[in-house]
Amino acid sequence: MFKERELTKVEIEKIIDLSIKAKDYAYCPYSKFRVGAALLDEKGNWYTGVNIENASYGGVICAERTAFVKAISEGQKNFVALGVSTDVNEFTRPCGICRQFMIEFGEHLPIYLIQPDRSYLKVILKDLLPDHFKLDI
Ligand SMILES: O=c1ccn([C@H]2C[C@H](O)[C@@H](CO)O2)c(=O)[nH]1
Ligand SMILES: [Zn+2]
Repeated sequence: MFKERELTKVEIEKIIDLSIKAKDYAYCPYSKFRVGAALLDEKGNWYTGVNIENASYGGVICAERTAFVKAISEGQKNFVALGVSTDVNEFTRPCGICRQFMIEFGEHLPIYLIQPDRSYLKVILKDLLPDHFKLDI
């Protein structure tokens, strides 16, 4: 689950650095739209992610989910913040699939939407996906 705390100034610089740098590894020959993500867990571990496309278009995985999959598959489920970076001069929001995927691990997760000039907008996941689907079992 989400561990609520503010990022330090150093962590904000790092989430910007890592998510921008991660874009270099994006595999997006079809859309040419590079996305990089950086995810910080409660223990101070950082996980980066990129979008990975496929000739079978439905197989595309976004940068956000790549980062989450890396962390969760290594035993981390408690996250502090996510950064998302693209090459366009706008604050690109995570897609609907990623919103639903991520909210499972904490609806208060802060997401830093980062532009190429390093400016950012912080949004909270639940504000991007109000009244989300949950399974009460
Ligand atoms: O938040 C987003 C939005 C899109 N993409 C990817 C999916 C696809 O590879 C490309 C264009 O949609 O961008 C992400 O990784 N994250
Ligand atoms: Zn997505």
